[in-house]
Amino acid sequence: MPVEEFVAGWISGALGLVLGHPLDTVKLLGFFKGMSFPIASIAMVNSVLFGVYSHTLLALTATSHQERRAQPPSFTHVFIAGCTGGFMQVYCLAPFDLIKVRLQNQTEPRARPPGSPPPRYRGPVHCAVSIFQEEGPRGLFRGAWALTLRDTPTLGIYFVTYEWLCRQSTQDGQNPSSATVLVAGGSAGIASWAVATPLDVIKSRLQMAGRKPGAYRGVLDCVVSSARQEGLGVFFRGLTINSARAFPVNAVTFLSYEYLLRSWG
Ligand SMILES: C[N+](C)(C)CCCC[C@H](N)C(=O)O
Repeated sequence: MPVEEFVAGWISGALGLVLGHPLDTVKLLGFFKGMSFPIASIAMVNSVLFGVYSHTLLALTATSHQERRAQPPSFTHVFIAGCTGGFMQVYCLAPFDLIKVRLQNQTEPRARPPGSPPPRYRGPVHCAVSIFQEEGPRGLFRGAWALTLRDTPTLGIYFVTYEWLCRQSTQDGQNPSSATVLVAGGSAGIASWAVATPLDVIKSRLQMAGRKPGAYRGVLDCVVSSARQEGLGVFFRGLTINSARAFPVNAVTFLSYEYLLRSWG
């Protein structure tokens, strides 16, 4: 089984993440909190995403990454492969994402008044251990179903947008230019985040609700009670910041992914 796609996905995920981290945390007021932890975790998740995507296309179309410019797969195949990659990365992403959301939501002021209680979680490992002890092993997968609903179709959209934009401005059989890859990758990130944002809001609420048992009965209950209490606008919370972050992160992710695979032949 070729492994280059997994390795390229790992490195490109890490590069995209370094760029996007400040924007990812600004929406949750936790500037630069937990920078080292997401590098390893999200890079691994990106490796699963790109690796599974490429191998699903190999299974569907019998073409390797190098052959796909000359024999481009159909958009249906690209969509199915993207959804498969999205589905598979969820089970790797779920615990990391939960820890990230819990840590970022610890918005204690930088200079806490003396005598105030210490932050709930001291860091990613302490957070994981505490969730395991207090909420059980399944607690680490809280919000995973909402994450599956968020990521499976939207990562299909992600790869279809990328491929479609690349093909629009590239001659048949040629590799897209760096500028094309940057614009197509950035736009793919925005398109997929725009569609993913409503379920992203729900997912984060379910992940935070783990500490208040019984807050929501499930995804649907969370959708209904959030809409009732706060109106439909709640589903677009974070849309602007998600999109602003998505462009540079995914432009760099796709550019480095393409560059690495090309340079390895
Ligand atoms: C599917 N969803 C939109 C949630 C993410 C798609 C882009 C993935 C990328 N690693 C990023 O963090 O932007």
